[in-house]
This record gives sequence, structure tokens and C-alpha cells, in this order.
Amino acid sequence: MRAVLHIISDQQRHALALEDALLESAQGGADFLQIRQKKAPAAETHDLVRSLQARLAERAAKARILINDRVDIALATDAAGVHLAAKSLPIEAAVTLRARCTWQGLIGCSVHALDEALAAQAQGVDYVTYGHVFSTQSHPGIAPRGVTELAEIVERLRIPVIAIGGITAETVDAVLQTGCSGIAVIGAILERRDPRAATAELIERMERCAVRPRAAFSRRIDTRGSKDGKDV
Ligand SMILES: Cc1ncc(COP(=O)(O)OP(=O)(O)O)c(N)n1
Ligand SMILES: Cc1nc(C(=O)O)sc1CCOP(=O)(O)O
Ligand SMILES: [Mg+2]
Repeated sequence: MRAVLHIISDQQRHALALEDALLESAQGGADFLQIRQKKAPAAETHDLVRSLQARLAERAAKARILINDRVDIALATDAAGVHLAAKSLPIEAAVTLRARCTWQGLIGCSVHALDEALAAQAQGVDYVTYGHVFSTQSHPGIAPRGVTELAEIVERLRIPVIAIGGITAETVDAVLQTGCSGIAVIGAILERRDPRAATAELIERMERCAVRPRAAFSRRIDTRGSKDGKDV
């Protein structure tokens, strides 16, 4: 089991057209495309997800889609999961909602400290992203947290920890040495002219790492969000 690769969308940070860049990264082997369209109208994000799902299926690309923030869009598109950011619906509310419906996708969230990570785990998330590990254009002026704190969080949690923030092909080995379950990136893939090749190179480096993830994703990863796992 190798660590997973999440590609996160950003409306400002992409060299190719965003949808094309995401598809290229999926064809390069990305495991998750996390659709993070801050401030985009729901209809626009919904249409982007639907279009990506259709184009991924045409290409037989296996990447799963996670929706940032919008639980409603995750349900409506039967996405593989929802990622809760700092100002999203509280974890407890998202977990309760999932218990009441047929959608059974992943629920993940962003954390930035050990106590937040432990609280998120106790509230029932399936994974956390922890960052930012290195300096990142997305959060300028906030000090990076580094791999030592990442290693402590990985050690203390039983659920998968995905490292995020400034991770590149050059630094991925040091990140994976912590035993984290994956990495999430924007710039290392979406700001490249050839996201497919950049993804393939990053995955090759991930596969070469001798340290394996301490925690595996739950079985929810194997299906689309709905209980029967059928494709839409
Ligand atoms: C200290 C700190 N606070 C917030 C963030 C970013 O928050 P997040 O919920 O992950 O939202 P986006 O990253 O999607 O903007 C941070 N990195 N550090
Ligand atoms: C979206 C995001 N969230 C972070 C967090 O720490 O929560 S860091 C980050 C930016 C990731 O982009 P890049 O790989 O280009 O640094
Ligand atoms: Mg974040």
C-alpha cells in the first residue's frame, strides 16, 4: 500500500485550463481530485464535478472526487467524499447528515495542530489533512509547521493523515518518512505545463519511499459515495 496523492484545485493557481489540468493529473495516476472552488456558485462547482466525472469515466481514469466544503454537492454528484475546511459545516453535522442518508462517502477535514487533529478524529472524520508542512503560496505569512510536528500527529492518530503545504517531488520523501498516509498538493502539479508527467514523477517518487503509511483509508475509498457504489 503506497501513500495516496490528492490534487487540490485552486481557481488562481493553474497553468492549463483547470479542468484539463485535473484530468491530466488523473491520467498521471492521482488518487483524488479535491474540488476546492472557493466562492464559486454551487451550480458552477456542480457542473465542473459532473463534467469531470464524465471525462474521467471516458478515459477510464480511477481518480476519486472529493468536494471541498459543499456537502450538498458531494451528495448531489455522489462524490467519493467531502472535505471540510475551517469554515465548513461542523464535522458533527456532516457525520450526522451522512448517517441519515444513502450517501456514505468519506468525510475529511483540514487540521493545523495536534489538538484539532485529535478532536476531528473523535468526531468521526475518516481522514485529516495536516499543514502547512512547508511554506505555501496559498497561506503566505503563516509559518510552516514542518515534518517533526507532522510525524507526531501521524503517531498519535489512528486515521489517515494527509500532509499538505509546499510539498514537491524534491521534498516528498522526507514527508513520507513520517508514515503519513498521503500528500495533497496544488502547485507541484497544477502550476506545471505538463501535469500528467509531473503527477507520474511524483507517484514514482512516492512508490520508491521505503516507509509505508501507518494508517490505510477505510473501505469507503473503494466506491463512489453511494451505499451500492454504483457509478452515476
Ligand atoms: C492556521 C491556519 N489556519 C487555516 C489554514 C487554512 O485553512 P483550511 O481550512 O485548510 O482552508 P484552505 O487551506 O482550503 O484555505 C491554515 N493553513 N493555517
Ligand atoms: C489548500 C491548502 N491548505 C493548506 C493547509 O495547511 O490547510 S496548505 C494549502 C495549499 C497547498 O498548495 P501547495 O501544494 O501549492 O503548497
Ligand atoms: Mg487547507
